[in-house]
Amino acid sequence: MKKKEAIRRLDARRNGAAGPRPPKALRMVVAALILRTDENGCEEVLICQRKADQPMALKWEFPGGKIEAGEGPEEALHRELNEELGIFAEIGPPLTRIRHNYRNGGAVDLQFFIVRSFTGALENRIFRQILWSGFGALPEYDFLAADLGLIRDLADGKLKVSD
Ligand SMILES: Nc1nc2c([nH]c(=O)n2[C@@H]2O[C@H](COP(=O)(O)OP(=O)(O)OP(=O)(O)O)[C@@H](O)[C@H]2O)c(=O)[nH]1
Repeated sequence: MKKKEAIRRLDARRNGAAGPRPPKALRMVVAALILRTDENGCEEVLICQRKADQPMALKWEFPGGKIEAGEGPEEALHRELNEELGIFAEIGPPLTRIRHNYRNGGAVDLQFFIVRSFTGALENRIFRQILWSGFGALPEYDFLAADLGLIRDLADGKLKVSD
């Protein structure tokens, strides 16, 4: 390859026109499995659908969000649940932790916690919709890719949320 051609290709790569994208920062995220028992004694979990104008539009997820600088995971989740749902949640035990690399180069580290009790009236402040689902029905919803293993395990009863 001629020297000029090699330099042109290198410039194109630096400008993002070719070659792999540089890795994005790892996002540290917390999310909640907010649980309730229905009238038949079956456990349900609150799930949330992202709006059409958000990234990863219309996908389903568990409420939560990014941990801010100086926050602990439980503190961050308490804040997020208040911002998103208007509740004051008692953050229970951690359930699982997932590391996932999204295809756009973004990576997330997700910590899931159980929430069994909260005060305040549950109110949808940011989502397209929120609803209570039984564990068996979770795979019917189009969840974010990072959550799919967890959804399968919950639906199959492999991951127990009971005390
Ligand atoms: N809350 C929540 N976030 C999840 C789940 N699964 C999952 O991959 N995530 C990812 O974790 C990040 C949560 O951060 P966020 O809610 O504060 O951020 P966001 O989508 O508003 O995006 P942005 O603030 O980066 O623009 C998102 O990138 C989201 O796609 C989940 O079950 N719940």
